[in-house]
Amino acid sequence: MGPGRMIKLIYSKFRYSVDGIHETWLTEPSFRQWLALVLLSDICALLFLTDGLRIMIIIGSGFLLLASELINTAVEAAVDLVTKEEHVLAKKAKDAASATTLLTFLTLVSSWLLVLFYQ
Ligand SMILES: Nc1ncnc2c1ncn2[C@@H]1O[C@H](COP(=O)(O)OP(=O)(O)OP(=O)(O)O)[C@@H](O)[C@H]1O
Repeated sequence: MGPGRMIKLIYSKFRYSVDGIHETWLTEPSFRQWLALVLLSDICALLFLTDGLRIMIIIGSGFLLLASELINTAVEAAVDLVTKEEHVLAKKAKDAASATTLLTFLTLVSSWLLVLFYQ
């Protein structure tokens, strides 16, 4: 594959990703709430932490949380596309996707506890 085609491919992948974030931002209030929390967390990290590694842990945990909310949104959309009917597998898929957000939120909380209290 030539460099021109490679750049085109990277650009189109990037554009689709931006579309995904934009659409999720417009349609999912929970994504906007998590984004506000993550921005607050990142600002606090940049203002009050001095160690670069600790700042990176907090910012990385925030990205994980937002990524899991995007995955959660993707699973919800895919399940709703397949069926609007009550189904045990639909529940399983949506609950598991929702659990990723809970776990990454706990990752952010425990990262803050570790960064603040572990020397
Ligand atoms: N088709 C379905 N069959 C069975 N249970 C479902 C179905 N759709 C949703 N549920 C249940 O309802 C819950 C909420 O689903 P919903 O699609 O409303 O997500 P949501 O409220 O938008 O979630 P979030 O706040 O994570 O975005 C799911 O986690 C699941 O337990």
